[in-house]
Amino acid sequence: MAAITLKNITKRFASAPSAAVDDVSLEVPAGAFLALLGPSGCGKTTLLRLIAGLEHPDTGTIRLGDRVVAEGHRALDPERRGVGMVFQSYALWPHKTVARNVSYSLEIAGRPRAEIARATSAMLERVGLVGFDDRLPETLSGGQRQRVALARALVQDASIVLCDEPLANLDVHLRDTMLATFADLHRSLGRTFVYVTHDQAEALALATTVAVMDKGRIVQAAAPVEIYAKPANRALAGFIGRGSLIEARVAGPLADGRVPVTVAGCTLSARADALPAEERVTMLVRPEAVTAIAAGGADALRATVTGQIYRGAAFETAAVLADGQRLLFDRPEPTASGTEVALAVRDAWVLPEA
Ligand SMILES: Nc1ncnc2c1ncn2[C@@H]1O[C@H](COP(=O)(O)OP(=O)(O)OP(=O)(O)O)[C@@H](O)[C@H]1O
Repeated sequence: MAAITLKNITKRFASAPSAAVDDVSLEVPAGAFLALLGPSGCGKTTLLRLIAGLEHPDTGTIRLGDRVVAEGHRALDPERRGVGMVFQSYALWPHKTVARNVSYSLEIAGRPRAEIARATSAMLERVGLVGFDDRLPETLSGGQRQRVALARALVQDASIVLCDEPLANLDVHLRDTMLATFADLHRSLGRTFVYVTHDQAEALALATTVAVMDKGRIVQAAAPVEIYAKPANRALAGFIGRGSLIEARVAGPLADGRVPVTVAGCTLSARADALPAEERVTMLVRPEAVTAIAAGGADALRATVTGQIYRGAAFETAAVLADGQRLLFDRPEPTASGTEVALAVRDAWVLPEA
């Protein structure tokens, strides 16, 4: 059974011209890690708050397991939904110690003292905070505070954990460490996570499913590998990873998921899920799928280097094709602007929608 089922959820705020969440339907399997990804204002946080019960949908149904928690104007209170929450702002109680921040919900629930002590110290150990029991939040770093917030959300037996940009306030190095902690906890606890982020690297690294949102709608929901390899449209191709959008013409039939296309007088093989309806198509070419070769044959693209950016692992090099289109490719060494190159394109993806 799905852990979370959203059916035709719409939420409109009185002051806003368009719906914050617009007819969203989605099933999240138990144990999944769903990342809600998208630009600022696309409705990610509102969708998370609807699942939590902090907002109520105007229309639609929300089910958690087999329980309907929101339908029309009937909605179950957040504390009765069995979800844990982790916020960007940590939202810790400033006057409670680390241990009491974590244990408080168990105390309220009237659990036996010995069980509370055992569960609290086990969870603090899991998040890497052994020995921090008696500290106050103000004496902790941002990363440590977020670990307390995570322990607090996980110590309850909530089978669903909702996270709203939990790493947004942390520096890049700390973010990587916390990313590993989230991944470990998801793997070892088997709970269902819903994780809001505008950082595609976080979403790709953590999620089993990435749902990309735009203007209140889910535009694509798929495994990270599929989102990266087969974005549905231009907006998604531009939002996830690096790459060039290249206009091409279909030059033959679809066979085994590939279609021949011509670009700047040269024919390449591109991936496609279906034969495009139009002869003119747009394809996504990732920089790591393009190699400069010594002598180009008929299937090599002629290009002139125009500039580059050092990315650490490679020089991301920009080149202009004979037809004026711009293509990025990765190269281990720098290349002078004006250099003529022959490029072999190993992989390209024809966008299903323009
Ligand atoms: N309480 C509110 N009252 C009015 N409008 C709201 C309210 N909360 C959100 N909105 C609007 O709804 C839309 C979606 O907001 P939401 O916070 O869900 O986006 P988001 O994708 O989480 O953005 P961000 O990444 O910037 O947090 C925005 O246009 C926002 O201005």
